[in-house]
Amino acid sequence: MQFTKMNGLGNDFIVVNGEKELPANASELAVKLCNRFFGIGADGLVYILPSEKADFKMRIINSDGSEAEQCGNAIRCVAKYVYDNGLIDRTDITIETIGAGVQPLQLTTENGKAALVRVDMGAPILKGLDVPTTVDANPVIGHKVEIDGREFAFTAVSMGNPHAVIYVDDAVNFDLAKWGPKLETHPLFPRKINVEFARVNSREQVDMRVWERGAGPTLACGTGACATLVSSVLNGLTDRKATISLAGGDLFIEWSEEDNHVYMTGPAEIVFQGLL
Ligand SMILES: N[C@@H](CCC[C@H](N)C(=O)O)C(=O)O
Repeated sequence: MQFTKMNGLGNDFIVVNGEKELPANASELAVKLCNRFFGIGADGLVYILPSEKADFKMRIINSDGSEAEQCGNAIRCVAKYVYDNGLIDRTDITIETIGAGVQPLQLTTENGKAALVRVDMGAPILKGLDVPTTVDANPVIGHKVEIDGREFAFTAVSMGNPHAVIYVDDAVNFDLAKWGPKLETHPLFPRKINVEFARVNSREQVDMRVWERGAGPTLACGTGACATLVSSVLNGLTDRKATISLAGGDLFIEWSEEDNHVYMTGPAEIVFQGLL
């Protein structure tokens, strides 16, 4: 099996051009290959597949073997993969996702290769039960939860996959390993949750660190950055366009008033190719 190691701001993936369908053991394979000591090492395994609705279809399997509905960093990597490998010669591409429909992407190129990718991530889902969380409100803003004597207030946003955004004094040094798993698996979230810890520095810039469902702490999360911007607008903390600064770098996010869609712009990189 040929694979390409790619990343979006350090959120890294093993990308496979699966011409037909997922192998039956895709979940086991993801666990094995994503292992950083005994495998290739990655946050997820990504398959590029044919689509009847779009130019390509993407499937993303987290490093724990669970399948996610969508992945903002992986979709930019898929766009770069198909363009740089000549599978498509247009800079406007559509990619079908498992849980967030068909998403249009636009590439800017440098020396014939994809550089920045702008993705129309669609409309955020804000109804609590649809995110899903057990909180029956629309939207769920600043809902309190107490864990081991510490109170957190989360805003729930789905970008196809579920997110809980929590504001903290210092996102950069936040103890992700302590609190991330407890929130990810809390009974408030029936399909588990990606958790973003955010600090708003100005109306145009937010620091964010993420604990991802099925992958733990990652250097960046595209859907998490979109959820953070949407949450920050709902909480009156930022404008509708802001830079979300992650451990791996910056993503530029806009929540359009015109069509209610969230637009994400960021890079994607190929690191190496290999044969398994
Ligand atoms: N890193 C991603 C999200 C990957 C899926 C996530 N762990 C989930 O289970 O929902 C991103 O860049 O959006």
